[in-house]
Amino acid sequence: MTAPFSTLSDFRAQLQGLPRVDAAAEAAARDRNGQLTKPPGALGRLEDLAIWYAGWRGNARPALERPQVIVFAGNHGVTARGVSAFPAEVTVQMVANFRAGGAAINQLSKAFGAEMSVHELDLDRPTADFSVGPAMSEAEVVAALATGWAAVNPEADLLVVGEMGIGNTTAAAAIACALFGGQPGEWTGRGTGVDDHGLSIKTQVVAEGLAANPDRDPLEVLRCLGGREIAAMAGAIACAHARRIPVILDGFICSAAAATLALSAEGAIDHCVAGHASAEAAHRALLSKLGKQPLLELGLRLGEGSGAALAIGVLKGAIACHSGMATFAEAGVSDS
Ligand SMILES: Cc1cc2ncn([C@H]3O[C@H](COP(=O)(O)O)[C@@H](O)[C@H]3O)c2cc1C
Ligand SMILES: O=C(O)c1cccnc1
Repeated sequence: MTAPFSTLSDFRAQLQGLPRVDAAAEAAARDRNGQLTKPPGALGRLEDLAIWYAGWRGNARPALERPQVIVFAGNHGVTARGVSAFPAEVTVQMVANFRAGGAAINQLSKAFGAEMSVHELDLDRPTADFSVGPAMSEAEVVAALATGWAAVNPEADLLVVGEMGIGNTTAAAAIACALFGGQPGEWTGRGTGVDDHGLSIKTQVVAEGLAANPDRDPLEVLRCLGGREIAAMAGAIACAHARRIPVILDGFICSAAAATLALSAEGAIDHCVAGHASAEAAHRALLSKLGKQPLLELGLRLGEGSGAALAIGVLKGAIACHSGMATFAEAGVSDS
């Protein structure tokens, strides 16, 4: 499906017009939850998850049958500064690995019954080094947003977006710092495993990037400090909202993409839950700025959509209970 925008201001207008949750379906799901054969609240957060999902699907007794996982890949000019423990060629090499079925996200998608696709964004044309000026032109960021938008299968009933882009924890740290303030060092982490020297370079690069790109409008932050795969994730998350497809957010990079939407329009990521808290140092702080509580905490620091894909299992469990359990009346079990 082609994207309904061709400029950043069209995209901004799309964000302003996104639908709200279906309050009637949500209320009906809450009512059903109260009648299921369990002590009230005994399924903990699974109950809230199922009600949230029902509201977004507009169905008080929904099914989750077609989860989609999309991995976006992009290259970053800022890698020339030595911000990653791995060389930039790994991005294209991992794309080949995704296509051959050999990456972690291939296995997790298969394990949780998700259709997975990979979209590479101009890998032979890295974004400009954001420590000296904008990473992308308006045309480039809009093209990446549109790729993300168009990658969403309208028939999917759940979306996970993941990324591959050596250097992108530096871009994500710069985005988070620009959007939420604080010192660059509060937002940088070890990514693929940089040592103390690498971490200090990374923090310095983020500081330079913030100085070189002073506009704090959230979509300008995405253009100036982001990358193509980060913008594509934002485009896909926004498209899912327009189609009432719930989203499970992945790690630090995915959350930074979502943050640019959240600060652009009220309620823009209400259709998202946080799949996990990654081991990247600032991910918890970023999730807390977004008002999201992670479902899992397993020490993952991979990206690719891996933590979110694992959380598909949790969401499937929540929906199976919500939609499949008997009520007290149906089962002839005495209510309290
Ligand atoms: C083999 C390999 C597979 C990966 N899959 C995801 N990432 C993750 O690591 C990168 C971010 O870390 P940094 O900012 O330190 O470069 C991203 O590509 C992310 O998806 C990988 C990294 C590597 C090396
Ligand atoms: O939080 C993440 O998604 C993450 C952390 C480290 C490296 N790649 C991704």
